[in-house]
Amino acid sequence: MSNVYKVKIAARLRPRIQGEIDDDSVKVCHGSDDTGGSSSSAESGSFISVINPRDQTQVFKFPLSSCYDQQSTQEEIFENDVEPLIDVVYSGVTVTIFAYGVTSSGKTHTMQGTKKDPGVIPRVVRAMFDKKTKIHQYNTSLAVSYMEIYKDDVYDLLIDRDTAPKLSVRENDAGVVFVSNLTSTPISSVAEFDAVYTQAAKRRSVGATNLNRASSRSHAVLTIEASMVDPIANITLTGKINLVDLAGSENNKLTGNDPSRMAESAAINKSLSVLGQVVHALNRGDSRIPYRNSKLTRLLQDALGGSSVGLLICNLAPGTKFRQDTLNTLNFAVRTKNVENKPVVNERDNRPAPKPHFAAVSIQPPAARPAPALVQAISTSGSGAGAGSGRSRASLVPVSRVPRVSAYGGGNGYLPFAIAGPAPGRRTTAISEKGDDVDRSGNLGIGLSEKEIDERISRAVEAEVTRRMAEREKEREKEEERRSAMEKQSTEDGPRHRSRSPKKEESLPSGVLTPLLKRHKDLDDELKMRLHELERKFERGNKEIQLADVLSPVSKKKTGRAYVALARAHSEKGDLQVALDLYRKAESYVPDNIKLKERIIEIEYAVKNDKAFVPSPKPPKKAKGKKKGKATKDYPTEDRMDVDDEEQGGDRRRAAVAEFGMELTNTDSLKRSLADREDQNIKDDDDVQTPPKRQKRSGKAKAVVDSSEDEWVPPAPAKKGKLAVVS
Ligand SMILES: Nc1ncnc2c1ncn2[C@@H]1O[C@H](COP(=O)(O)OP(=O)(O)OP(=O)(O)O)[C@@H](O)[C@H]1O
Repeated sequence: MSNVYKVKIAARLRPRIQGEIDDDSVKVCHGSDDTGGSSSSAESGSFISVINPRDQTQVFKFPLSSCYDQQSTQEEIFENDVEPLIDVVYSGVTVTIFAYGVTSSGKTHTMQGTKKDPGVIPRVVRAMFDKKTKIHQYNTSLAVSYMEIYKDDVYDLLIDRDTAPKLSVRENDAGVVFVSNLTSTPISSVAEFDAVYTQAAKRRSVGATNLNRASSRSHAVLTIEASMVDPIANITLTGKINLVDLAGSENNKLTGNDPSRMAESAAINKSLSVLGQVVHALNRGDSRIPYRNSKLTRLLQDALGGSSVGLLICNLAPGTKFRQDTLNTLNFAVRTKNVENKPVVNERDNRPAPKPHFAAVSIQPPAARPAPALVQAISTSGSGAGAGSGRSRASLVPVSRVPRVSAYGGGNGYLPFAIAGPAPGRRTTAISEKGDDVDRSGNLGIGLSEKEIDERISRAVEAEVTRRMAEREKEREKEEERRSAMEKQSTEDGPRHRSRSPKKEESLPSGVLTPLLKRHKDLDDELKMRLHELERKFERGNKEIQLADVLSPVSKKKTGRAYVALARAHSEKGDLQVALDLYRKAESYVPDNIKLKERIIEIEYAVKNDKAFVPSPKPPKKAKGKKKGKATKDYPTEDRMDVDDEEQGGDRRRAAVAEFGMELTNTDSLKRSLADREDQNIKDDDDVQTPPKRQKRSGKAKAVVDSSEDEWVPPAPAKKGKLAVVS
C-alpha cells in the first residue's frame, strides 16, 4: 500500500496539582528504563505504565511513539512532534492535531498554554509565519478560523457571541465535509493572530458563564490555512492545520446535578464515545464508519481514516482519582495508533477550465497528488508516500480510505478539508454559499428535467419490451416448427414409436385415465411450463435486480413507476402478456409493493385462462390523513398500485388461487416452496443447521464490543507482578 500514514500518538502526563493525591501509579518509561524519565523520543520505545486499579500487583504497559512525563516542557512537545508538521502543511496537506483526555488532564495547557509558557497553538502560528518568509516560489497568505462544538452544535468563535448562529456541517458530492458560513479571517502577522485569538478565546469563556457554554465543555477547533499561489505553474496549494482542544470526558457524578451541566456532560461523553466508535470501526475495517453520529467525528473524519495527517496528544492526569480515566485514555490511544490515513496534496489548477464536451459532462474528481516526501519522513508506518514533487497535475484519484477527497478539481474553486467557511474570493463554483453543490442539477450531467428523464425511461422500456416480444415470437415459431417436425416424424415412424408418443397417451380410451390422473397431468404440464417460465424470469430478473441494486431509492421508485404506467397502458389495450412482463419488471424495483404483486397474480390468471382483464378503476382521492398522502407520493394517482377494487381484484385473485393453488399461481410462493425444498435438501445432505439463537448471540457480542468503547475493559489477567502490554 502506498502513501499510508498512521495517526501518530503522543501521551503527556501532567504534573500533580495542588491538593492532588498522586500514588505514582502512572509512569512514563523510556526503553528499558522502567522508572520514568524526563524526556521522550519516538525511537526510544517509550511506554506508559499504569497499575491496575483493581489489582495492584498488575501493571499495564502502553507503548507509544512519544511519551512525555511530568517534567516535559511545551517546547519539547512542539519540537519533537509538532514542528515537523509545519512543513507538511506548507506542502499542501491538511494536518490535524487534537488533544484528548479527561477533564483537567492538561489539554488546554498543552494546546494553548499561558503567556509565559505558550502551548502548541501560539507556537504553530509563530512557526507558520517564520516558514512563510522562507517560501519564495509562492505568494502565500494565511487565514484563521475558530469554532467550538457545544452540545453537538457548531458556533463561530470569530464573531460576536450574541449574533453567533448555529452553523451547519455539510458535505458535498465529492465527500468534502465543511462548516457552512464559518468566518475565515486573513492574518498577516503573529500580532494580528494574537489579537483575533485572544478575543475569540474570551468569547469562549464568556459563553461558559452567560450562554451556558463553557470552554471545558466544548470542543474547540482552530484552523490556520495557508494558501500558496504559484504564479508560474498557475496552481494554488492549500495546506491547513487544525488544532483541536477536545472537551474533557467526565464522570457525570462529578458534574453535579445541575440539569444543564448534565446535558453538557452527556453531549461531551456522547461525542467522545462516537469518536471511540469511529476508531474502533476503522480498526475493524468496517465498511461503515459512524462519522455522522456526531458533529465532532464528522469534522474530524478527514483526520481519522481520511486524507490528512493526524497527531493525537493524549493528556493524562496523575491523581489516583483519575486512574480509570487514564486507562480509558490510553486504551483509546493504542486503538487510534492503528488508524491509517492517506494524505493528499490539495492543489487547485488556476487555469480556466476547458469548455466541457456535451458527452463528457460529469463531476470531475479532485486534483490530488501524492503527499510529499516530507510526509514520508514523518510517517511512522514506514510505507512511504509517493514522491510527487513535480508540479504536473496528477491523475485524479480518490485517495482516502473512505471514498472522499480533499480538493475539488476540474478547474473549479478549491474546497479544503473539513473545517472551512467561505473565504473571500474562493471556492465560488464548487460549493454555493449555502454549501449546496452547485452542480446538483448537473449531477445527471445531461441537464434533463425529471419529466424528460421519465419519458426517456418509458421510451427505453417500450423499445426493450418490443424487442423482447419479437424475440419471444421468434422462439415460439421455432418451437412450433420443432414440435410439428417431431409429430411428423412420429407419424412416419409407425406404431412402435407411436405407442410411446404423448399423442398415444392422449388418445387412450376414455376411462383409462381417471379424472384425478387427468388433473394430475394437467398440473404436471402446468408446473413444467411454470418452471420454464421461472427460469427465464430468473435470468431476466437477475439483470433487473442488478440494475435495481445500483439505483438510488428514488430512481428505483421512478423506474418502477414508469414500468407500472406502461404496464397499465398495455393492459388497457389488452396486451396482457406485455403488461404482465412490465408489471414483473416493476416488481424488481419495488419488490415490497403488495398491490403490485396482487396485480401480477390477477393478470397471470387472465393470461393463463385467456380471459379479458379490466383494470380496476382508479380510486377517488381520499381527503384524509398523512398516510394516504404518503402513498400518493410513492405512486402518482394514475400509476399507483393501491388502486385495486378489492372486490373485483380479490375475486379474481381468489379464483386464481382456487384454480391453480398458490404454488402455481403466485410465483413468489412457488419460488419460495422451491427454495424451501432446496434448503431442505441441503440440510438433509449436509446436516448443516443455523440455529436461530446464533444471531441473538452475535448481537450480544456486539453490545459488549460497543460498550467497551467507553469503558476500559482489562485484558485477560496477566501473571501477578508482570507487565501486560496493551498494543
Ligand atoms: N504540563 C503542565 N504543567 C503545569 N501545569 C499543568 C500542566 N498541564 C496542566 N496543568 C494545569 O492543570 C490544570 C488543568 O489543566 P487544563 O485546564 O489544561 O485541563 P483540560 O484538560 O484542558 O481541562 P478541561 O477539559 O476541563 O478543559 C490547569 O491549572 C493547568 O494549568
